[in-house]
Amino acid sequence: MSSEWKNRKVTVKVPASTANLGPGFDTLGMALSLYAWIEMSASDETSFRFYGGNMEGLPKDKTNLLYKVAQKVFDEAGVSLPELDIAMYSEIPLTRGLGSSAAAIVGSLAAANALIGGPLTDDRLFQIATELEGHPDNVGASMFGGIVVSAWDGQRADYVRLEPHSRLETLVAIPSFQLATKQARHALPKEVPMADAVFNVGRSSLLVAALAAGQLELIGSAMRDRLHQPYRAALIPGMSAILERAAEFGALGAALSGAGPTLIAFADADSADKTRLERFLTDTLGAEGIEAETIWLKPAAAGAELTIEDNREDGQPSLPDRIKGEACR
Ligand SMILES: Nc1ncnc2c1ncn2[C@@H]1O[C@H](COP(=O)(O)OP(=O)(O)O)[C@@H](O)[C@H]1O
Ligand SMILES: N[C@@H](CCOP(=O)(O)O)C(=O)O
Repeated sequence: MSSEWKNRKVTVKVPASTANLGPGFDTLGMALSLYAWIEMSASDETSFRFYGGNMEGLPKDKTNLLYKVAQKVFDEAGVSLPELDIAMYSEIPLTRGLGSSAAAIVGSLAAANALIGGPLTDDRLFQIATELEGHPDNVGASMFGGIVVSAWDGQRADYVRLEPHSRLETLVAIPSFQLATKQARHALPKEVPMADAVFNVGRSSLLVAALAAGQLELIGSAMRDRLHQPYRAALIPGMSAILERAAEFGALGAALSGAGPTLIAFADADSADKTRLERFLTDTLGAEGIEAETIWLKPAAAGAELTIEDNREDGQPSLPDRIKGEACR
């Protein structure tokens, strides 16, 4: 083990994300107040400690995404650090459309880079994250926080970060079943009608402008989509009814969160009847035989946040004990 990094421990707090926001397929993402914490240090032997109920089934060896992503940073920086101690606690449910893979990628990139003194820029980390995830929307939100508008041409991703409106809140309904992003992308057609493409350019542009200008009343009409949600509807029974009728129950707008199956409703914190909206979402999914957990989340203004400890003494509290005051689930 290189002695240079031996006594350093890095902890990264990364927010979950909701991608697409309706029409902004592979382009728009918003960070949410649900978090994962990743702790990384150099070690004599690679080991993993996973905490919480959202890590079940993940590999605890060098095939793990967290380990592979960290090695990518070391390779690019020309550093050899083959053995790592990795701990993770996550509130983000796996494979539900809330960006668990993006949070894992961003968290591991940021931790690995900080562990070796930060040789890679944030922009470079964003480029690597986009390439690994295959689209920039979730990783941009998890990395930079707020609302991130991004475009990737397969070579380079550019982005602009917007500050979320202070009254914006979201209600997520997380179904009990998992839906892999890969599977939900498989449901999409290779080509779409020109009229649908034009429809989405209009809606997505309007949505970005409305979010930037704080015109929350435009969100409902701006969140409509013809590029991906209609094709994914069959995978999430109840989705179409929720998207069509959420406004009647006080939502500003509603969308499939990422590739699903989570559904997300946007609301104005000052005027929403929270119980009524929650009941609409759970009842609509329940009528299709789908159990769902509902959680109110705020947009998260901060992206990945690092804590670096050098010469850490033995006997420090473990990861779950250290974050007890912050974690909500
Ligand atoms: N901490 C982690 N360690 C290893 N793999 C992870 C971790 N978090 C997520 N993943 C991988 O990402 C997959 C989920 O990604 P995806 O299907 O894109 O859904 P989402 O990102 O919306 O939760 C998991 O099944 C798992 O393979
Ligand atoms: N733009 C992607 C977003 C996938 O998000 P995830 O949180 O479901 O991984 C898509 O719609 O496929």
